[in-house]
Amino acid sequence: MSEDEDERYVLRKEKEKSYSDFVDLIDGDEDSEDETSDEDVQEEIRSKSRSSLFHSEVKKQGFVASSSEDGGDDNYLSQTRFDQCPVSPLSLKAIKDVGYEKMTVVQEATLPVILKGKDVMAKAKTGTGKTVAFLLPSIEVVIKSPPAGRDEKRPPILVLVICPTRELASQAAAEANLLLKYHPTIGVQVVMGGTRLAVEQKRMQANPCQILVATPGRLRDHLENTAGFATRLMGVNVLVLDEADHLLDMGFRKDIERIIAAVPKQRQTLLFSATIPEEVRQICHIALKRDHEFINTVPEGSGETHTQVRQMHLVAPLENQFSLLYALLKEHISDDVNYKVLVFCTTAMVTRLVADLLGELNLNVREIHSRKPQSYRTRVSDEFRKSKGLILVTSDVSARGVDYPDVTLVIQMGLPSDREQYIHRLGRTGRKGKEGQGILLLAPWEEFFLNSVNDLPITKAPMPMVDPDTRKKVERALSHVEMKNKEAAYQAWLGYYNSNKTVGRDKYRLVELANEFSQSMGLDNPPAIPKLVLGKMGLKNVPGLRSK
Ligand SMILES: Nc1ncnc2c1ncn2[C@@H]1O[C@H](COP(=O)(O)OP(=O)(O)OP(=O)(O)O)[C@@H](O)[C@H]1O
Repeated sequence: MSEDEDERYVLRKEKEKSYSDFVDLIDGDEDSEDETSDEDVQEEIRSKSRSSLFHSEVKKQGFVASSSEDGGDDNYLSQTRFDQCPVSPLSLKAIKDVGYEKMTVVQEATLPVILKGKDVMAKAKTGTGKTVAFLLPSIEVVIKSPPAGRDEKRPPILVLVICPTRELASQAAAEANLLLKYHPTIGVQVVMGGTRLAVEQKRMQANPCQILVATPGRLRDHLENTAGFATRLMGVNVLVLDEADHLLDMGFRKDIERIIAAVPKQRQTLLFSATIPEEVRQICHIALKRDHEFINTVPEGSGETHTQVRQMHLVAPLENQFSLLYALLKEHISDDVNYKVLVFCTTAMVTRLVADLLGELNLNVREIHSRKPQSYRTRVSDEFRKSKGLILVTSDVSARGVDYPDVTLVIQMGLPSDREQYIHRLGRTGRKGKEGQGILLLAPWEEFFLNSVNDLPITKAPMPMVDPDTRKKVERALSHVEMKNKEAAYQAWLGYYNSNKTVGRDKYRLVELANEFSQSMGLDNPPAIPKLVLGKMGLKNVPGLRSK
C-alpha cells in the first residue's frame, strides 16, 4: 500500500467508524477522496473567491478538469479548495479529516449564493456532492444563530432537511455528523418511518437538536402527534428539500405543503436534485421565494448522465429475461472480481422474487425494499456500502441519493417509472468520477420508454449467449422459489403496470402481459388474486384473470 493509499484507507476507516457509531440511530456515509493542487490556479481562484464576483466567475468557468490519480474522471471537482471558503474553521477541520480538499463543482457554485442567504434551486449530476453543498452552509446558519437557553423547553430546530427515503435521510444525517465533528454543541437528529414514533420522541427530548433530517410522512406524524414539535419547527431558518423534484411530485406534494405551512415564511429554502424537469420549475414557487437563484452545473447539451458510464439497453421477451439477467450477471462477475451490482426491479415483491431466484442460483445476493424491516434495510445497506463481490436487488428505495461507492453495474429490469427515475437509478454508479455501466432490460412492448431518454447516450447491448444448460438451471432455480412469493410478485407486477399510463390503458393486453410474466416464473396458470384487490385495480371481469 502506498503512503497515499494508506492515508485514504485510514480516512475511509475513520468514516466507517463514525458511521458504525452512528448506525444505532441512523444510517449512512462512505468513501473519501483527496487531491493534489496546482498552486498557481489556486492563487487565482483564491483571489476570485475573495471578490464578490466569485460566483459569476465560477459560473462562466463551468467545469474545470483536474488530473486524476485513480484513473477516475475528476470533472466533478472544481479548482477551489475548501480552505478558501468563508466557513467556520471548525467545519474546515472536519472536512479535512474526512479527506475532502477541493470542492465539487456544485459545492463551488452554490456555496457563495447560499451563504448570502438566497433561496437556491440547484441541479447537479448524481454523485457529485450535493449533500455537502447544502449541509455546509446550513451549518453556518446554526453557528451564527444565538444559542438556545439551557432551560428552553422547546429549543428551535434551525435547519430542516427533508429526504424522500429513509436510507437517504440516514445518509444525510451521517454526513452532517461528520461535518459537525468539531462543533460539539450542534446536534443532528433523524426522524423517519420504520422506527417507533415514541422512541424518536424520547430521543428528541433527551437530545434536542438544531438540525433535523426527516422523511416527509414521519415529519407530519411528529407535527400531529409530538407535543411541542410544531413550536420547535417555528424556529426553522433553513429548509432543504433533497431530491426536490421527487418531493414535489404528486406522491409527496401534500406532505410537503403541510410541512411548508409549518415552518416560518421568513426562511431560506434550498432545493437540490440531479433532475429538475420543467414541471417542477413551474411549481417551485410553492417552496422558493420569487427571487431565488437557479444554479445548473450540468453543462448545456452534455445530458444529465455521466459520460464515463456506459449505458445500454437490451430488449427481450419476458420469457427470456431471467435467463438473460443471470447470463449478464455471470459475464460481469467473470470480467470484474470487484463487481458490485445493483439490480433495480419495478416493485418490492418483484424485488423479492428476483433476489430469491439469484440466491437459488448461488449468486452472492442481498435484497432491499419497503417490505423489509428498517433494521434489516439499514444492515444490508451498510453491508453493501462496504462490500465488493455483492449483488443488491432493490426496489426504488435505493433509486435516489444513496451513496454506495464503486458500484460497477446497474441493471434496471422493466419500465422505470419515468425518465428521472432512470437517471437517478443509473446514478448509483459512476459516482465521484468513477467508471460504471448501466443496462436497461426491457420487453418489446416496453421499448417505447426509450423515446423519453433518446437524448441520453444509450446504445443497444450485444445479446448475451444463453445456452440450454443455463436456461435449464434458471428454470430449476425458479421451481425452488416459494409459490407465495411468485403469487405476490405476479400481483405486484400487475398493479405496477396497471398504473402505468401506457401499458395500463388496455386492460385486456395488460392481463395477457401479466400472464406472460407469470409464465416466465415457471407457472402454468396465473395465480388467483383477491376479488377486492381486482376491484381496486379496476380489473374485475377482465378475461384471463383468476379471482379468489
Ligand atoms: N468535495 C468533495 N471531495 C470529494 N468527495 C466528496 C466531496 N463532497 C462530497 N464528496 C463525496 O462524494 C460522494 C457523493 O456525494 P453525494 O452523495 O452528496 O452526491 P449527490 O450529488 O447528492 O448524489 P445523488 O444525486 O445521487 O444524490 C459522497 O461519498 C461524498 O462523501
